[in-house]
Amino acid sequence: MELLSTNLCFGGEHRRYRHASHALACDMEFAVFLPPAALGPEPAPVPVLYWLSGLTCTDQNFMQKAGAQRLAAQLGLAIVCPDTSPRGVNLPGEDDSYDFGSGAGFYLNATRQPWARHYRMYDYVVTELPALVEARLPVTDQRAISGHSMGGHGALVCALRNPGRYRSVSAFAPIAHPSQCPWGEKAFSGYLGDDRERWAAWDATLLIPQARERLPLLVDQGTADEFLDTQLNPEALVDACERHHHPIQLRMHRGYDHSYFFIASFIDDHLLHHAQALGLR
Ligand SMILES: N[C@@H](CCC(=O)N[C@@H](CSC=O)C(=O)NCC(=O)O)C(=O)O
Repeated sequence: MELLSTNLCFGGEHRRYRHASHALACDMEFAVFLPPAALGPEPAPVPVLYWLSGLTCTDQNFMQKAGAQRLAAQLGLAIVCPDTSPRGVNLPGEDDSYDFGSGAGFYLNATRQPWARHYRMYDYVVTELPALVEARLPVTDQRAISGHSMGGHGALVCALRNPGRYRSVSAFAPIAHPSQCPWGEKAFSGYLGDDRERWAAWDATLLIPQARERLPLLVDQGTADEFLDTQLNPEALVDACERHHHPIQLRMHRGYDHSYFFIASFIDDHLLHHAQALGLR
């Protein structure tokens, strides 16, 4: 992998890398924050929080806007931010809208053509990227996962589908039941086809009944989120969790919207949640 840039940050380092992805069959860029504990003078590998961003984002939105590095540096927690879709694969229509194609990979494995060859963000974030960073950077295989909106939902799905792979999971304003909202219906029909039975394996709310590990879900949601009524539906997720005794903490925050101002306001709570599960505090 190729180092693109590096910035010192709270005694640690923010780095950006490019590498050839086999899962996505294209070059990808990602960002990593490495805390001081991973870098010296007596470096030791540290656990990782994987952060999945939302529609229109790259690896940079979270790193530049969430303000996570100060506490991550203190905790000794690395943060890895992948991009949100394959890039530059020249599929017809991939750049036509903000909520499908580029910047909108939905962290699933597409089965419909022409998307199936490249749009395999689930394999990328669950398997390929962790294997790469664990082999090449001073990090351990102790993992946590979180994200926002499309990425908040992606984090829930990655954890629910992979018992034992993550020590903890959390989400900001996730698209909680994508089979039943416009963003999800557009993405799932485009990437998976029109058979709704095939969508269930990629919908966090529909995965709750058969989850094989009851990993607690921490979900933060703003009441003034402009997408709350039309796209997000946290109540459906809570209902499923209550019916199937899956632990969930949904925190509603009065007046907060969907933006990174909201994420920055509560990211410390999430970092502490993950640090506890990872044995850092
Ligand atoms: N119409 C908007 C929608 C884009 C948007 O709000 N993106 C969010 C994530 S939404 C769900 O996945 C986001 O994180 N934007 C980037 C940011 O830095 O805030 C538009 O096109 O702007």
